Amino acid sequence: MAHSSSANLGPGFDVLAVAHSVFRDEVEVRILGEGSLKVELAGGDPLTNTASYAVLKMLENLGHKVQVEVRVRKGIPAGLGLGSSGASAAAAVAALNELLGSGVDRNTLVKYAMVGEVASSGSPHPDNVAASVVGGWVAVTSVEPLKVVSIPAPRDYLLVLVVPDLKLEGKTKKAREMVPRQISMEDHVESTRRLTSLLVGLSSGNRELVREGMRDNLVETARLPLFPFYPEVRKSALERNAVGVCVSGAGPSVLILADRSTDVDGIRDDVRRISGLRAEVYLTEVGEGVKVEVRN
Ligand SMILES: Nc1ncnc2c1ncn2[C@@H]1O[C@H](COP(=O)(O)OP(=O)(O)OP(=O)(O)O)[C@@H](O)[C@H]1O
Ligand SMILES: N[C@@H](CCO)C(=O)O
Repeated sequence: MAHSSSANLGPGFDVLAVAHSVFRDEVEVRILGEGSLKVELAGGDPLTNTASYAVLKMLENLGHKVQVEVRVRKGIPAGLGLGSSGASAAAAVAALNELLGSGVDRNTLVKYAMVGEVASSGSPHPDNVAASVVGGWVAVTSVEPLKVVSIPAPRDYLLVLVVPDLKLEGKTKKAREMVPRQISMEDHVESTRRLTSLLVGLSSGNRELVREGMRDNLVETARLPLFPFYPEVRKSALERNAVGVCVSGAGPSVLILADRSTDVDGIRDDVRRISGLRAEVYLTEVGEGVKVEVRN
């Protein structure tokens, strides 16, 4: 089992993410035989699903000649910025690790899971899978070698997810093509300021620093055509005393960080009134890392 997640958190594109317990995927991996390498996906093409693709690449890397069947039970709506593709990959590699008794560490699990993302968005971004594997708030501080660190944050934060009723095939792939390839030194310094504020704010529980830091004018702004309602949702949430607001991953969902002084009901009311937006609003908590259950 692996939880859903929100990546980027504003200025942390491809680096930061947080798991949330509102949704979960379950992935079952069974060994069917030995002697040659084959991965089957129950009901689908193993090369186009992040779970089975991650399993295949992990088996190739470990040199195991086994036939396995992967079965994915989706609980996380796909294509909405909730880390759905990443959660399946995270759950799949954790299950395989347990099944084979490979004993790989969590950084290596994240490395295998991120490869699974190639099957969904064409690029192995590590942030969503890091949150689904490790749980909580995470930062991917290195890719070669893969290193994930947990970010301490106040435990009383609540997460509000505004999940639009929107379906855009290949959304993350399209969204990644919209990201600027070069930025100015001025933009780099401003983004570094925000990332610093966000990380110091989270780890020290400084609400104002988090609010200041959870902002992005680079990736979110470039992608705005995918979620034109975002500025209005952001404005409403901040007026209702949210701690911070950002696009959840590549969107279109919006992540709102809340605490006891945030008017969550007011946010729900405001979202209902935003023209052109039909969305569900979920109140949830920070999620745990991947869990594996052995069934004989
Ligand atoms: N196990 C899977 N779960 C969900 N989507 C999958 C999976 N395997 C492949 N996909 C493909 O990936 C697409 C969803 O991935 P995408 O990255 O666009 O969104 P997401 O993972 O739901 O959200 P995020 O923006 O947080 O990555 C689906 O449309 C589907 O075609
Ligand atoms: N960092 C990734 C997250 C996708 O959920 C992106 O924004 O493309």
